[in-house]
Parts: sequence; structure tokens; C-alpha cells
Amino acid sequence: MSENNVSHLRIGFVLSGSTTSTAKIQLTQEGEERVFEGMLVVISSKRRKIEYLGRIDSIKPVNEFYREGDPWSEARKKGIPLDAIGDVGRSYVLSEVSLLGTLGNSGLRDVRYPPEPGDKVYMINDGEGYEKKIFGIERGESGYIWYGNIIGYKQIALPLNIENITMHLGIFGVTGSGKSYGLGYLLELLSKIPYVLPDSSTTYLALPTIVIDANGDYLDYHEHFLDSGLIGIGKFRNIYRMVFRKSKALGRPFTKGITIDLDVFNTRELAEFIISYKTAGKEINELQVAGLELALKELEYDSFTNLFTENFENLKYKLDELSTGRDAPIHSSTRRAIASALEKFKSDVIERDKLVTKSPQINVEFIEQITKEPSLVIFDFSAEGAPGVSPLEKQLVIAYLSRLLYNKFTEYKNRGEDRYLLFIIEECQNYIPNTSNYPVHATLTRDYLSLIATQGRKFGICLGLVSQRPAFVDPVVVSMLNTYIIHRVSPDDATYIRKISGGLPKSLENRLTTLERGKAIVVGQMNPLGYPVLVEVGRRSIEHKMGKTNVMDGLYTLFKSK
Ligand SMILES: Nc1ncnc2c1ncn2[C@@H]1O[C@H](COP(=O)(O)OP(=O)(O)OP(=O)(O)O)[C@@H](O)[C@H]1O
Repeated sequence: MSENNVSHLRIGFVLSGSTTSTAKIQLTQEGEERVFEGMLVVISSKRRKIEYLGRIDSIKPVNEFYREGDPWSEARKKGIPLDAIGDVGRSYVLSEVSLLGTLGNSGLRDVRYPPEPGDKVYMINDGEGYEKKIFGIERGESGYIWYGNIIGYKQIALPLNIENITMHLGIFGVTGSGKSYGLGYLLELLSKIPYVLPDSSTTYLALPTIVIDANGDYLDYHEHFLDSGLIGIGKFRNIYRMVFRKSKALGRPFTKGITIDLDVFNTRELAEFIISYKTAGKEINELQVAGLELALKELEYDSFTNLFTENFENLKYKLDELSTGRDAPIHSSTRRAIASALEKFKSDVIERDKLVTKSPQINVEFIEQITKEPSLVIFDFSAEGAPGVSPLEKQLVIAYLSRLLYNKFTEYKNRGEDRYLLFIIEECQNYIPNTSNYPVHATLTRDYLSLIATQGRKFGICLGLVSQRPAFVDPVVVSMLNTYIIHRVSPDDATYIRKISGGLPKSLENRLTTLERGKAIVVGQMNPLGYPVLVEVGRRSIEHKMGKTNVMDGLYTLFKSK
């Protein structure tokens, strides 16, 4: 590093007492202005001709006239101003730096010698190949996408290793912290992952993705696809929007109705779901579940879908039969409760939302198609895509989808065929809840999503779980995520985040609850640095219209219309 290079901003000097893991530095005036906790910096050792990558862990201003118990304590107590003395006193800023490694041409190496007193500390120079020195990776390398920029450095992005997305991803943050915007940006990057061919030319590939879109945050991509075709959506071949049958959007191009087949469920699962549906998942009566299970079994139908869509009366007769007579296995009051649960299920799910059919739109051929011709599939669970649809019906759809995916990917695996799919679930606490603090009944979704989470890297389904409240998500599943993008979280979640992410340095942990919108900490297997990094999410190339609110204009329009 040349000292004459003005773009290398010197921000400090190493003081005595460094070890191979930390260095104490005194900041220069520029350093005092620019440095913040969590920032990455470079220490240059002239004598050893090495550079260290460090992270600012603390910043401590010192003034020799303001010390605890000094001779001026009494004057301060009496309120006598000491500004003049303070101004002439020695005043400086100390900083503790964690040494993350030494910089080489292929990424970080272990620190074998501590920096020496007098070594200079710099900001990383944006334009001098530092990405390669820090991460060991160059732009354009196969299988890496470059995410946003490292905070403090506009030109230095964080590479993310796509190979490791197979070990699942968690995106957490409170409402408005920028999760959906950031995820949209990530989807754009995942639609054009570089792949270097044997002749050294580069092609770009897209990772097929299904996103359960809770609020319509990704519909801009569908709109863009309808308006402008494939421009701007990388290598995705198609973008589908999936809506419930009552949605006004049905009938638009590349928009499919959400329908499912009940035959992926076993008798117990279906019985439990129908009984819990009546109480909106709040409670579940074991006697009623057992009674319905018995009726379904005794009917010996080979298709639940047929039974519910065409022969529903038979089920009612069977229930009556099983509750008639002195030794009837189902008590008459239980029968009444089961019958009313069945009616509710039939009238909402079968008749009103027309969710169940023998030939559903979401089927194995669709999975085959979207994974073979990489596509983005948006399940629109917003009010427009799912008008009047209950949370439990959404659960039923995800339960169906996760079974379908699990079975299909098991088949791919058994055939030795490589397929990959990113399955993103927003508001995932509703489908894989931590029942100890978020009492939502979700066995139908939880079991299969957990099963997908526990599958190894080679299974091919990469889970992307998104939540405002990570503590409400099943901790066993969360422990299987290997990469986290953590936006601002609530103080209640900060301790939990620290635990699941394998411990964050204090300098970053302190920022968890105060991160600005669009800033996040990236930690885990996809981050090749091996240390948590503070990043600023990049700009979406397709505008995020759905996330916008316009309170004042809206209020004014109402006011004017009076
Ligand atoms: N990095 C960013 N750059 C520009 N605008 C952003 C950025 N991040 C978020 N926004 C905007 O801020 C608003 C809130 O962001 P976003 O919808 O992503 O939050 P969220 O964490 O997903 O919230 P919720 O959990 O309520 O969905 C949106 O209007 C979004 O477009």
C-alpha cells in the first residue's frame, strides 16, 4: 500500500500492546470523523510487509482533564465550567480493533504476528482489488453474487456463495426494516448468477424460486415481466403469479389459480386440519379428530378430493351411522361438532374458495417445468391475490406445496438428478411456529417444512425463511438455517439472534436494534469472509412500488372529498 496514495485515508496508528487477535489504535482526525463500530479497516505493517484486516470494535474518546476522581471533581460538582482547561488538555480517541486475518491474494490468512506500535491504519481502498484480497474471490467468478456494499465502502460488495444457499437462509427484521426490498434485490441477483464455461466465457444462470409473498411485495416483478418481457429479470424464463380463485387478477397472463389436491394428506392430518379449521386453529378436540378419522377410514375412499368435492353426503351418512346405537363409537354430541366442522370446511374451502380439485394447477408437472426452465413463482397471499382467504387456508396451501416439493425432490434425488429450488416463505412463523411462545396450530405445515429443513445439502430445496419475529419461529428449524441476513430486530429478539447466529461481536450486536432501513448484518455459510459483515442492501433495478405508503396524500384526498 503506497503511503502517497491520497485515496488511502489514514485513520489511525497502532499503539503498544497488540496481540494476534486485537490491536489498540489511536485515531487520526479523519479517523475520528469517519470511523464507526463494526467498520472494516486495514492495518499496514511496513516492516513485515503485510496488511491486516481489522474490525473496529470500540471507540473511546479520552481527555486528560476529565478523569474519574481527578482534582477537578469538586469544581465539576459545583457546576463551575472547565471548558477552557478541557480545550487545552490532551484529548484523543482510542479504538479497539479485532484482527480478522492478514490479506493475501486468495483471501484472509491467520494472523501470526501482531501489528507493531506505529503501524498505520487505513480505510480500505475501494478501487485496488481489495475484494479479492479480503474474500479471495473476484467479480464474475462462478457461483458468487455480489450483495450490496459493505457499510463505509460504496464500491466493495459482499460476495455470497450460491453453493451454500442449499443449507438454507433466514431473513429477519421488524416491519419496515427493509426485508422485502432486500429480498427483491437478492432475487434479482439470483436471476443472473455468473457461471464460467470451460472456454472461459461467462454465462448467467437463474435459481428457480417460489416465494410465498405475504403482502404483494414481489408483484412488481410480475408486472414488469408482463410489460417488458424478459428484460431486467435476468435468466428467469417465466414469472408466474399464483392467486386464489376469487381474485380479480385471475385471468391475467401468467397468472394461475391456486388449487390443491387433498390426497397428499393422510387421514389423521386431514381430520386434524378440518377440526382445527373450525376454531381457526385455536384449539383442537382430540375426540372429534378421532371420530372424523374413523369415519374417513371406514369409508375406504381412495380419494379424499373426490369424497369432498363429489360425495360429501356419503361422509355425513357414515358419521350418522357411526354415532347411532347404544355402543356407537362416536358420541352424538361429538358427531354434531364434527358435522359442523365439516360443513365449515366444505363451505369455505371447497365451495367459496374452490381450493380443492382432482387436477390442481400446482402439480408435479408444474414443479418439473419451473425447475427445468428456471422461473420465479409468486404465491400472492396479499388481499388482492387472496381475498377473504383465512390464514388456515393459506396453511393448507403451504402444507400441500411442501409435500409436493418434498416428494418430487425425493424422486429427483433417487433418480440421481440434480434440481434446485429456493422456497421462500414470508411470515414463516405462521407455518413453523415456536409453539412455546407463539401458539398457532400448524402441524400440517410444520412437519414437512421441518423435514425439508433437515434434508442435507444435496436435496436441492433451499429454504428461505422470512420473519419479523424470529423468536416465534420453531427453534429447531431456525437452528438448521446456515446463513442469516439480519435487519433491525426488536430488543426482544436481539438475544435470540445472538444465540442462533453463533454469537456476534459486541460492536455488531449493539447495532441489531438500531440498524437503519436497508442495512443488515450477514452472517453464516454464504458469507465467505467467515465473520459477520455489516452491509447496505443494493438498489432493486425494478422499483418496489408495493411497499410504498402515502399517508398524507391519502388523508388529503379523503379530506377534499368531503
Ligand atoms: N434499501 C432500500 N432502499 C430504498 N428503499 C427501501 C430500502 N429498503 C426498504 N425500502 C423501502 O422502505 C419501505 C419498507 O421496506 P420493506 O417493505 O422492505 O420492509 P419490510 O421489513 O419487508 O417490512 P414488512 O415486514 O412490514 O413487510 C418500502 O417502501 C421499501 O421500498
